[in-house]
Amino acid sequence: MHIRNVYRDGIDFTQLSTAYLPLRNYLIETSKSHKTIDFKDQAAQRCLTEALLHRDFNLKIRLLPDRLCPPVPNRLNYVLWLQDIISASRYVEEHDSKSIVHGIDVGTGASAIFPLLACTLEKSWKFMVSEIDPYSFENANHNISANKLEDRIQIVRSNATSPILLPLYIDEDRRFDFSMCNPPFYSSLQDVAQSAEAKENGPNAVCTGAEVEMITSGGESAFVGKMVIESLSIRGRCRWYTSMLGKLSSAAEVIDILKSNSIDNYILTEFVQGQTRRWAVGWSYTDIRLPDSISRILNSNPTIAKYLPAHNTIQQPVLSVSRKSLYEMVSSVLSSLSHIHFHDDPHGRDPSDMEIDTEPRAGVGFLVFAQEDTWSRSARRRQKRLLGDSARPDLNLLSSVSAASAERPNSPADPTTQSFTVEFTWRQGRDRRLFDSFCSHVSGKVQ
Ligand SMILES: C[S@@+](CC[C@H](N)C(=O)[O-])C[C@H]1O[C@@H](n2cnc3c(N)ncnc32)[C@H](O)[C@@H]1O
Repeated sequence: MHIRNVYRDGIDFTQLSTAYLPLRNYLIETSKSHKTIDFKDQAAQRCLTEALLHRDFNLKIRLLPDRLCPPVPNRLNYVLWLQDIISASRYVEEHDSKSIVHGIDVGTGASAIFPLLACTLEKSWKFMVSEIDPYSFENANHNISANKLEDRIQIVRSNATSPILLPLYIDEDRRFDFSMCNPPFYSSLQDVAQSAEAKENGPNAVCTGAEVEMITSGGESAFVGKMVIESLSIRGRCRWYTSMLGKLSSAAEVIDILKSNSIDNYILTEFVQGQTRRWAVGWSYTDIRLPDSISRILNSNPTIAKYLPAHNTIQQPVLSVSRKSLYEMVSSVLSSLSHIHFHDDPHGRDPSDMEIDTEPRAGVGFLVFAQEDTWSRSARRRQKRLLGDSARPDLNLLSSVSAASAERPNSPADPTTQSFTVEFTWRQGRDRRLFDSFCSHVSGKVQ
């Protein structure tokens, strides 16, 4: 589960029922000190979702008995990942807490859970959401109004002939920061019956989804595949296109579609909720690059590893007497490079801090701007010939470089030094070779 997911340590049902009294009617005692609910009971499941949204997000929600009951921890994982994506984009375009972030939710469902959760967590976010099913559309509208979010969540009716990314076709001057989607998973009723994946809330959960929510021709990979094809003509007007997927094989199919359309800037993550795993893919036509913590599944197994995008974060172990002296050493290496520009990273965080929202710290790292390779020996010769020493090309953000805290206090080989990590993160650009060559050049000098 995401590090900021409030349900990481599980849910205390007894405590929850004191904050939301209707849940008491569904509590089952498994031992003297432990209570749960019957996940096979649809009404109990709905009450649990209502209770969590009420207690933890102050949201009032009406759930329909014959539509999907969204599990809050899983939906929250997706929203938190999007927060990370937006937060990492600060490197490329200054976002302060007041600048508005525009999101799209394709198929918001009867609950409208994604925009409700996201707007509660992020006061500067606004949504345009779509829904094809008239019954779900009405209820989503009700939930948006019940929470007084009509001015921040606009809902549009889609139909079978509309593009999947309908909100991007309504006003072609409008730009969006991201799109999100939890598509219908299955290709047919038979597919639903066969798939153990139908058990979204855990092995014993019931699924209350209607056909329109669960089934789409060709299944989820065809749905997201269409989205990729539509995005080819919309391109950077939406910064990050993303979708959740219920099967790893679907993620692999979508990644094949991305690659066959030469979209190399893609990301793949997974959401783990108890025994259930979901995946999410994202892609962008911009030159914004996201750190591995967002763009790749960390600690993945070999089956998943082959679908992952290339690393945007490179870590180099180094010995130094202190982080301050390592910081100074990196600074002096960067100063020795011609035709690059660097300054203190205003978002600098110690990479060993897992929390993305930890306070920035001065003296942790740098932002490095470059236009082309000016550091390798051959590049330096070429540069001299073409530009002379005074000419300076336009510089783009290339990488952040940071000095991480020591993982081990002392190196056995030399007790006066400590083991540190210099971390390079590709932040912006189209030429991966430039980033790779910069990392290996600076790593070689810092060692
Ligand atoms: C799996 S449900 C997800 C609902 C909600 N977002 C959630 O995560 O709980 C998929 C939703 O997409 C809607 N849908 C299916 N095709 C659509 C389309 N082409 N455009 C908009 N919505 C669509 C369905 O009616 C359904 O509400």
